[in-house]
Amino acid sequence: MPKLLIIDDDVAFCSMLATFLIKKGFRVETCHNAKSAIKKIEEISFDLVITDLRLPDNDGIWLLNFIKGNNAIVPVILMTNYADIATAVNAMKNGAFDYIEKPIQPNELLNKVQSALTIQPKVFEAKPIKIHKSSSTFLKGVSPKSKNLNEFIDLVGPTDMSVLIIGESGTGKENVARSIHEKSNRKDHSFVAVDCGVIPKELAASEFFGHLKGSFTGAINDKIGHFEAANKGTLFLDEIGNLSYETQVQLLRALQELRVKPVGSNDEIAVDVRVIAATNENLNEATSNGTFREDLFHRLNEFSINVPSLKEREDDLMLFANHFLDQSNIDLDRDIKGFDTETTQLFANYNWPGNLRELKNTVKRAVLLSRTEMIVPEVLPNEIRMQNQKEDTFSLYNADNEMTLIKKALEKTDGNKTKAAQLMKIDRKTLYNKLKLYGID
Ligand SMILES: Nc1ncnc2c1ncn2[C@@H]1O[C@H](COP(=O)(O)OP(=O)(O)OP(=O)(O)O)[C@@H](O)[C@H]1O
Repeated sequence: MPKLLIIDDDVAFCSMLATFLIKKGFRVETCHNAKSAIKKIEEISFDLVITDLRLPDNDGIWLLNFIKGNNAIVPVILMTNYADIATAVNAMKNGAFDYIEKPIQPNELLNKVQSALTIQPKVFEAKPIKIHKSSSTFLKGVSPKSKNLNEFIDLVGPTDMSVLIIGESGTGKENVARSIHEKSNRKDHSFVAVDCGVIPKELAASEFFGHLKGSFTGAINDKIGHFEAANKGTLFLDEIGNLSYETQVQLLRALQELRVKPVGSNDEIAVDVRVIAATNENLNEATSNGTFREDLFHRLNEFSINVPSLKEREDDLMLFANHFLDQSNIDLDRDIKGFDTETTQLFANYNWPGNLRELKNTVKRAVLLSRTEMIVPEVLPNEIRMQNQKEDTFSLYNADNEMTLIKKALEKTDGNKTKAAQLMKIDRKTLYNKLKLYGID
């Protein structure tokens, strides 16, 4: 009896496919993330792997590369949404047997499964596989703030407490949430990340709690919600401050009762989830001005963790930069050796408003553009390269160019004198005096 492995983080969908294929005479195992899939693949010799392209911890392409990189001739079928078809087609060049578009038609799947099992497997010329340290690698850092952060992660990880992660955009809040999940005894179950900032109010109930087919226009299939998908695992609610008041009420109820009712259903489903939320706003303020419910805030905030900005992690800056350099070398197949002294200095002076995400993007771009072994200032974005010049441009240290500078500052601020004065770091009164002095209108 052929042995199949199905991987999809949608638990209900996975078991539906499994039931169908078992009835057709296959032995089927299921799992819901890449990590547990690899464990299974190492234990059992499968005849076919069917995986979703998007998995919570790593994507299906990564998994495909892992399988092929280990010289396995096991065929892999990718399941994909319409939007990712191009990726799936591309993946066939890298050894995927075939792909199938969601929503899955059972008979189409059955045909593909049968041909995958009968067609003589092409021995795939695996490129030497670099199992990425990948973007999900968590670098701990050595600065005092990082040590503090990691201590908190270690402490709260193994408990079942809800955690509120607070930090500026791009500081690594999702990575912190994943590390907490990894340290918990829920780690073999799903980590479901939800960006609350992009869920329209009208669809929130269906997104969180699922819906039955036909329960509203557009509900063409049954859908399980994020709570059910995260059952026994962790539900990560990013940008929690963006939820509408109405959704906050529904969420609080679900968290208190640990039961959810899909839209259009009369039955409640028990769920066992740990919730980790993240925000880059001041939720205390939002609760006192009434835009965020205080009861929900307390339910989410059994323990809070502040993720420091990159500027506060000075000692970690080059550690992270080198880490992103390694990753970018792998991703882009380059071999850049490091950063020259001037670049290191520019990095240290810069403010990094976009934090780790900005650093990661900056390094990747620099690796792509580099024509030299070391990264030099020329391949850095203007805002980093020109930071000193920018500041100097509008400071009035040189009497000779004062008049030109004032004119430039006024041009830049569309004639707004207050803003021009701020730009030149002088007070308005000084600016007025100088305008008079130089006869500028
Ligand atoms: N400790 C870490 N080690 C390595 N890479 C990291 C670490 N923390 C974050 N990153 C990388 O930095 C980028 C931003 O991280 P992440 O998405 O977790 O930030 P965030 O605070 O959740 O962002 P947002 O506020 O926009 O939701 C990601 O590409 C992530 O892989």
